[in-house]
Amino acid sequence: MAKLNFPSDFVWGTATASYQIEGAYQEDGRGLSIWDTFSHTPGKVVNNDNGDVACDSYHRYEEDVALLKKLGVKAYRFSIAWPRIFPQGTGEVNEKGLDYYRRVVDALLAAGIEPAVTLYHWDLPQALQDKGGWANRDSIDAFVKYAEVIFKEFNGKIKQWITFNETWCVSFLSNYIGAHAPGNKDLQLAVTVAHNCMVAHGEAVKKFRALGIEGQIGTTHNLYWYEPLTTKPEDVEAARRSRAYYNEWFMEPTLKGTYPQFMVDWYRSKGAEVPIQDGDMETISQPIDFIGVNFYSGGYTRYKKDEGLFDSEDVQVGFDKTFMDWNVYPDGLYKVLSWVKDEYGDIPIYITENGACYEDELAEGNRVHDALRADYYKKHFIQLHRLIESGVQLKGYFAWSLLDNFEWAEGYKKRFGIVYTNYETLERHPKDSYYFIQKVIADDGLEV
Ligand SMILES: OC[C@H]1NNC[C@@H](O)[C@@H]1O
Repeated sequence: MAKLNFPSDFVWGTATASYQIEGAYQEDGRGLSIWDTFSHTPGKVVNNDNGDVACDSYHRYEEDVALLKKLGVKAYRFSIAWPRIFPQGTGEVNEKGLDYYRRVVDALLAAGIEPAVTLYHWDLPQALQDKGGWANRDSIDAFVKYAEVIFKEFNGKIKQWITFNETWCVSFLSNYIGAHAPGNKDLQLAVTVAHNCMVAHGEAVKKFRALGIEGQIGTTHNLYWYEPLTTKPEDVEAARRSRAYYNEWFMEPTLKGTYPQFMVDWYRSKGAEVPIQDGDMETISQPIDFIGVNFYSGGYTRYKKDEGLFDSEDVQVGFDKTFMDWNVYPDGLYKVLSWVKDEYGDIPIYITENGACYEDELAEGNRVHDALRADYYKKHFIQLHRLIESGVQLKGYFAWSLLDNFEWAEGYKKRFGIVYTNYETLERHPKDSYYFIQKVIADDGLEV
């Protein structure tokens, strides 16, 4: 056995998001979000599950903080619900909404845990969606006004700021594929939403700098690693498009201020144009202090004429699968972050999400023997160490997720937590994977 040691300043954390854990969807003046509308629309979410109660973290956040403290994490990534702060998206601040996050932030700091806050993790105020949502550039200004309130309120307490979570999900998953709120299926709309969200990110960074807010600011993109099944040029090009769909389309504007031309041409051939206005690309590529990467999976792609958006298909090559039917591909994590370093230089990287969904059973003594999840984490932690050894500026890692929670259109059946949530009693029960991670954190490394 050998011990893989991590730097003593490596930031271990876990992550959650407001709509997925808070519940209390009508409490203390919270306004409706697009996810309340979507989940309350029959047929949109498995089992017609919704976030009305979720893990009830709105009332049980102290239990969550106690679990974090016992786990030994240095940081906790969570998101702020815009509709709690501005129930109508703009206008009057809802003080009771701010109060909840004051309590959460103070409880974390009292426990010696750094809050890492995502400003937008998909719960757009419905009132803004009623005016076009992210397709309407007015939402950019509304987002900056919301961000300004949070920046000023928590300046000096929150020191790690993430503007958006997974802009690909906000744009393509939600407006082209249509699987997430608001559920549109229009390529031009998706391209417009992606652009406006990235402009909103940049404008928020400009506001953060102008206000002189303490700490570091970045954004989070979900990256996948697809490789061509063969070296045939058509397979190579198909895999290039599949990767760029998730990766370059977002990373290049954010870090280089340009869109990948081969993809601009591809979308143009499908009838979609990027609605760039003067100054947008400079705004989007405002210098940031780190890039957040969410990594779950990847795979192999080959060319298939007229298949999908990119004349490509994913190929099953024998990967183990999680309960989301995602390939378990730890090497893909090494490859994608090595690609980030090669393409974008030594920008500090935090893995802001990584984890696995498996079917969990509550066993004797409220234990959950989630060996597959613990093994998933072990395999990915080995890649973290490999990346650090290779010189990638990997500064931290947030396991998704602290708790089993509302897994969007998949509802509550799909469990990602290292802590089991009993949805009848709302009790929390640490799983074996929680104790595995607890030991890695305590030992600053793992035995392999
Ligand atoms: O699908 C698992 C996670 N992926 N990234 C965004 C989170 O909100 C999801 O629960």
